[in-house]
Amino acid sequence: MQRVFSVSMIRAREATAVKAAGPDELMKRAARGVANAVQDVYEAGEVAALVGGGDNGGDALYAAAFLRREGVPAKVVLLSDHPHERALAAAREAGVQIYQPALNSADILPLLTPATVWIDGIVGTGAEGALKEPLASIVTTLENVRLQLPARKVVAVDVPSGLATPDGMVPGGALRADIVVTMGALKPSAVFPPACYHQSEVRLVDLGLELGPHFARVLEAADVREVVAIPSATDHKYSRGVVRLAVGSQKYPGAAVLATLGARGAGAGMIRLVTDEAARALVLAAAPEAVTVDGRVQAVAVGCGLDPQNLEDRSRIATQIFAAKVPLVVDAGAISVAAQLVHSGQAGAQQMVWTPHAGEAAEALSILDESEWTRERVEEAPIKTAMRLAGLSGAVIALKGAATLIVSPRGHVFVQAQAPAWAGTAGSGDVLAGVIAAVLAGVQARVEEEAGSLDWEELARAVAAGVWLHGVAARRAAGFEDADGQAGGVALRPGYGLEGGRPIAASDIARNLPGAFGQALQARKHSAREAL
Ligand SMILES: NC(=O)C1=CN([C@@H]2O[C@H](COP(=O)(O)OP(=O)(O)OC[C@H]3O[C@@H](n4cnc5c(N)ncnc54)[C@H](OP(=O)(O)O)[C@@H]3O)[C@@H](O)[C@H]2O)[C@@H](O)CC1
Ligand SMILES: [K+]
Repeated sequence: MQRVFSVSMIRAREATAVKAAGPDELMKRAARGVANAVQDVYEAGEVAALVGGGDNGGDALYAAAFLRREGVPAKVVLLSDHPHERALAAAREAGVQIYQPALNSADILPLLTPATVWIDGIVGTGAEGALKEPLASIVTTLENVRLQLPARKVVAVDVPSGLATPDGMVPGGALRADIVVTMGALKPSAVFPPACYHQSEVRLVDLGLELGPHFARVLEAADVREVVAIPSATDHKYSRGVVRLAVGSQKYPGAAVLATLGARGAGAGMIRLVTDEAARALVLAAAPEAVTVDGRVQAVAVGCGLDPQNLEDRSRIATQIFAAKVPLVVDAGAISVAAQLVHSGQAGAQQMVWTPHAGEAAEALSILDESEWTRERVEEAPIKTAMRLAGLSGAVIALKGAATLIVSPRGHVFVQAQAPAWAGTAGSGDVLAGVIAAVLAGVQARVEEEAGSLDWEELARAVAAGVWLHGVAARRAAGFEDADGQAGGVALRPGYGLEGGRPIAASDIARNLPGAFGQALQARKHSAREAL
């Protein structure tokens, strides 16, 4: 599990740790991490460090000194008249060339264009809000130049400058980073969109900080293993979790097939299908395991392939919502119906999980918030939006995207970004709804056996586990070798710029679910072995 902390918490704990350590000790450790990342991408030519006037620039200066001593031609371009003094002296002493150009693009660019790697040490967590001029214009120009020469690599110190926002918002121009070497703990910009889309890879330098409560969590394989249901010798189809899928219509029969394949691949003990006649035949042809007799279930998914404009579909959705006594996944067209039922006080007591994409979240908020919401407004501030929607709906929200945000009405936050960009394809969401329902059914079955009830945190965590399974299945389908999106402690963000993979269809994701599930089980074996 990875934890994400607020910028203010990290800064406060850093300050304590800095006092306790020797002069610039932590800064040098941070710089070592930056220099290592540069060494990993460096091939030839020179490295240029962009250095601002705070400790972020100090990290970059020490990194340049390390690199120079290791034989890499590193130079420093100062963008402040008061750079960190000791770090500057260390760079000079190492033989790094120091330039102090006038603060405009015309003077700065000729120093930077020859370099093959740029270190972004302009500002870190000390900068609030958008970059101020003239740095803002300079960064915008640099980003345009970088886009024209994609072979150049950018290694950002701590955060891409200007993105140390509390919520992953992007307040102005930013220099996209191939690698972000972040200090002490993951910051919101590392995981929350849209800021996280400005970085391909995030590496963490451990500074041994004593951190308090986290803001968000990222599940890894071993955490998923703790959530999903693994059958024991005495288990049977009912005790493993039964799912009802109220999905698919004459208009969209394929959605029923995909949701069924999703639930089947994620280990449902049994699937009860409530669907249109035309869809039923298709589902049974693709998944003869599905039964069309209704009965007791431990989780329900409703909405995939249902049209809220169609009266019959609408009433099917409402029936499922009213009847829900077990966790209920509300997807696609059913979300706006659920929003109307919550708004009119007819629903809200049920344990619901809504799985909107940005457009559906905007629609639901327009109903619940009584103000106009657009897809763009959601995409500007996804985590704030998801938290608002969770509060208003009383449901766990899984706001889908390259990074999917899972937020409970009690403020539990998970972020999962395993899925490659290839996963954004028609029917992918139907598969996900089935997967989440299957995971929830397993968890609910366990809870029922102990005569307990699911709390919000367990519910949100189970949803995050479902999102992990779906994302990893998509990675496997798309042929990524680092199938879990982690490699050597490095969180990879394949959808955010790394090349690779291949086109996939929603049914390819479903087919790869058992493999993803197996991968989660393997993770535990490894950690158990390590513990011995
Ligand atoms: N503390 C630690 O333990 C460790 C911290 N570490 C590192 O310290 C970093 C935090 O350093 P920090 O606090 O010095 O702030 P920092 O990000 O360099 O920014 C200050 C500079 O930015 C400028 N500036 C501000 N706002 C701006 C704006 N809107 N637009 C434009 N400019 C703006 C401001 O300008 P000034 O007001 O001085 O003219 C000043 O020059 C952290 O991210 C990590 O990298 C590591 O060494 C590990 C140990
Ligand atoms: K930076």
